[in-house]
Amino acid sequence: ETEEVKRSLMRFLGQISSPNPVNLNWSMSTDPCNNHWMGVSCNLKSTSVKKIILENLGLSGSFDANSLCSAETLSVLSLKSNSISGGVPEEIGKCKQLTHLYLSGNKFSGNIPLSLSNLNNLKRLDVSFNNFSGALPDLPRVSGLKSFLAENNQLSGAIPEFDFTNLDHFNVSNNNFSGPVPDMKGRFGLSSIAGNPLLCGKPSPNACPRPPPPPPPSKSSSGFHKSALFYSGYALLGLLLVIVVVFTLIKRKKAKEARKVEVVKVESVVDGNGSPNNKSSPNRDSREASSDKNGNSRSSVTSAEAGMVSSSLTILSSPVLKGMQLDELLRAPAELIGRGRHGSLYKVFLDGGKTLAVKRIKGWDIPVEAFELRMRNLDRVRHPNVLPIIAFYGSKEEKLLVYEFQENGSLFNLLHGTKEGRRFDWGSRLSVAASVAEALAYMHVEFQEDGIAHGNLKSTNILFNSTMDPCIGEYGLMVINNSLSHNNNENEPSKETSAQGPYLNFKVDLYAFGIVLLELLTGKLVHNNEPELARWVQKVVREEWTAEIFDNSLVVEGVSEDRLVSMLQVALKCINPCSEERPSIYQVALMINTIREEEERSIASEPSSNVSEQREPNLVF
Ligand SMILES: Nc1ncnc2c1ncn2[C@@H]1O[C@H](COP(=O)(O)OP(=O)(O)OP(=O)(O)O)[C@@H](O)[C@H]1O
Repeated sequence: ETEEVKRSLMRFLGQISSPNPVNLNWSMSTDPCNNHWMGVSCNLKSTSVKKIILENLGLSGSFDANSLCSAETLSVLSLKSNSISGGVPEEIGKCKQLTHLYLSGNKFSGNIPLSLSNLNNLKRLDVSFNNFSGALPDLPRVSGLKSFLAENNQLSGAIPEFDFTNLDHFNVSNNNFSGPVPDMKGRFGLSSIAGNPLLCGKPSPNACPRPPPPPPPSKSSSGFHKSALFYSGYALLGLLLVIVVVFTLIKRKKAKEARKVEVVKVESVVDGNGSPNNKSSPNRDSREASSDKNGNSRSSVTSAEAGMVSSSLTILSSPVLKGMQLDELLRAPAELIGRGRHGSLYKVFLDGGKTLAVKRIKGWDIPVEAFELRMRNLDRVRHPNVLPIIAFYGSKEEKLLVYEFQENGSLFNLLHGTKEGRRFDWGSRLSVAASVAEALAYMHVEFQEDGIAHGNLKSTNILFNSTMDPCIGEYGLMVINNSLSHNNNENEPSKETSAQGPYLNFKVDLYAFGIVLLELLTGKLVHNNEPELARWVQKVVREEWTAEIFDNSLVVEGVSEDRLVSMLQVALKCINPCSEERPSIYQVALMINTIREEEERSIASEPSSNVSEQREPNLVF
């Protein structure tokens, strides 16, 4: 961690443990991650703080959220069962990555900070057994919230309309809430709201008073005002529409002109094979003639408009690449990183230190126009755990896809690399599995109609970004043929006869994801989705020596066998040889989340999460 973060964390501890200092090993002369500060867990690379768990330590000072949140990567904070008093400062909203906040069993007072409703990543919030008062902030805004526990406080006002279908824990009992109980969709009973005498409506025992009858419609002049307002509203809307249409037309025209200018510039450096031509630029007519003569892609480069557009480097979404020409990209120093089944991958070094990953695919038999359309479609859909294509180039013979280079490597490296694999703990593996499943589920829904699945999912295509979050790379590149009389994944055992059309694309991804899960569970190497691992696992399961399957480092870590087996069952469902019987990735994401929640619940209730008994801190992402 940085000196600044260390200093802030020391300040936070100083405040929280005054006037009775606790004996932790935190010190300015050591590092929270490398020297294992008690109660602190870090990311896999031991570079940033992820969890702070200081439970049951008799802490009695005040909460300096401002200092705490200078550890911007903090995702879990638990101060359960202490005697911390005073308010929770609004600055808690600066801990943007918080997913779990446990403050129960303290003496906190004042309002629950409004800024909590801006913590978009928050999943679990427990403020129960304190002296909080006042109204609740707009917590239903936090769409991913899974639990809200606030029993035994003095909170008042209305209970907001949470998304109760998304909550698995909810309790606001023994407070001063008033007004109607929102529709809890039958998910929570009386015990979750009991002890609030001013609440009414089911499941509380008090009936709500009938609303007063609406006043009779008045025939006064206000009717005229209302309809005048109504019509002027329409006029305004019409005007707005006209402005939007005119603006869009102007923008389109300008974009078209700009593209034409770029094409003319780039044409001069691309020859028919899509390689840079450093000779002086021939004029356009002569190139058209030569392309006609040779019948090669040069003709499509210059003759059809779609071909012309593709002959330039199309930049989709990168401020770094803004204005970059294809020849600049091709001339930049590059290193060959790997040669896969579908092409080569280069690490390209740009001036200014930026690095790109450029995938060069040969023999992808897709018309240039269809390729360009696919790239634009893929660009339309964004997910934080899917690596976006930032630029592309396509000629008949060759396609280039440009991504940002991810210095933290792939899941494959992490699992099978030298020392780090051993430190890849269960919590982190679960979190990778959950993120990848969720991202894939999102993409499958978005591309359902187009039938664009990933097509080549594997651990080398799951990359870690700068914050060590997993990102799926190369989405949508390899699903070439939607007729799919054949199986895209040559190595998958093929009993696919009855499945039809694009539907199968998605089921192929399921199989591939199942193999990734098996890799996470077994720690065994898989090359190119080879079916050996699946066969071995199926054999071992048949012979009922299931425990042998799991990666020894998980066994040594003491991971619950129940949860390992649950995850194995999910993997086996995914690799079902009959594609129709595989679940959807959405169902898989739900199953993994359930396993993850069980894990979280067990961590929260484990006595070993207390500092006094803490072993090696878990490494979390
Ligand atoms: N954006 C990226 N940043 C960093 N490394 C990457 C990136 N994309 C791919 N890699 C890594 O580069 C290596 C080569 O990638 P490549 O895509 O050529 O291989 P592959 O995925 O094994 O093969 P293929 O996709 O052709 O089946 C892999 O180890 C992969 O993890």
